[in-house]
Amino acid sequence: MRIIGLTGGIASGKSTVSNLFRSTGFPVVDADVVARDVLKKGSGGWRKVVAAFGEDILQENGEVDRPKLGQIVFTDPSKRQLLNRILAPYISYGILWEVFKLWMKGCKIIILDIPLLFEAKIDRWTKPIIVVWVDPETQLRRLMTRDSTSAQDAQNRIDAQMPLDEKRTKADIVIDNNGSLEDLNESFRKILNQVTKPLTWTEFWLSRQGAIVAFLSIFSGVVGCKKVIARL
Ligand SMILES: CC(C)(COP(=O)(O)OP(=O)(O)OC[C@H]1O[C@@H](n2cnc3c(N)ncnc32)[C@H](O)[C@@H]1O)[C@@H](O)C(=O)NCCC(=O)NCCS
Ligand SMILES: Nc1ncnc2c1ncn2[C@@H]1O[C@H](COP(=O)(O)OP(=O)(O)OP(=O)(O)O)[C@@H](O)[C@H]1O
Repeated sequence: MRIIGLTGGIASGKSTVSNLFRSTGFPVVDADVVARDVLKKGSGGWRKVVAAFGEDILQENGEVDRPKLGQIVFTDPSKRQLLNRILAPYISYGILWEVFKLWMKGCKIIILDIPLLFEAKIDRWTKPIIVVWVDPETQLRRLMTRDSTSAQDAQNRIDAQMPLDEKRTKADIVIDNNGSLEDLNESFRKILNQVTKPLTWTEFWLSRQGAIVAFLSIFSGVVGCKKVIARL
């Protein structure tokens, strides 16, 4: 199984690229969706976050007030670290579970869309790693437009992550997303060849098909040996 890491900075265009992957038929695991699930009312993550941050972060219906919690953690690094520490095990487990389900389905190539791929050290499990890169001005502008936030709030969120220029140096493939959506589409088509090349042997053995072949080989080997021993 090939697990492709897709990352970048906030509002650099990861979701736009993962939608292109989806529309081309690739299964995508979206860490933001997993992170939202583990913070749903009544879940283990929700209980621990409420215990740590207090009931002030809840809406009237008991769900977490995400903008409010965001305001707290993106202006205070120690609070952000606390939230990360609480949610990291739940998010990792959720991602692993999604990957396992795709493995069971027999998917050979999957995309992990994880904003904090490097920060959470999940990059060691993914190859190749694609970084969607934009320059700082474009990132700030797109984030302010998308979320209708002030420059200060947007900059706080950007500063909460590893700088995009550093992420770029750790990438196997860089998608420059400073241009138009048409340019992005064209860059995406160009990288498709690289990500769809035949599986390496290691990737094959890690796939469900590889595991079945390995199991059948071992099984027939054992049966064969038993027959030979019985004849002696
Ligand atoms: C603080 C929360 C409630 C704010 O929710 P909100 O709906 O406003 O933002 P959303 O979840 O859609 O995240 C938007 C983007 O913010 C960035 N971001 C989110 N959490 C973090 C974080 N802890 N550190 C740095 N950047 C982050 C990511 O680029 C993400 O794509 C939420 O982001 C959260 O629970 N974060 C902690 C979980 C986490 O680490 N998520 C990232 C998945 S790896
Ligand atoms: N090439 C582009 N030209 C113009 N706008 C773009 C381009 N690429 C992405 N955008 C817009 O920029 C914003 C951020 O893109 P997107 O939501 O894909 O980023 P993201 O990296 O997934 O963000 P997050 O980390 O918050 O999940 C969106 O409003 C999107 O429509």
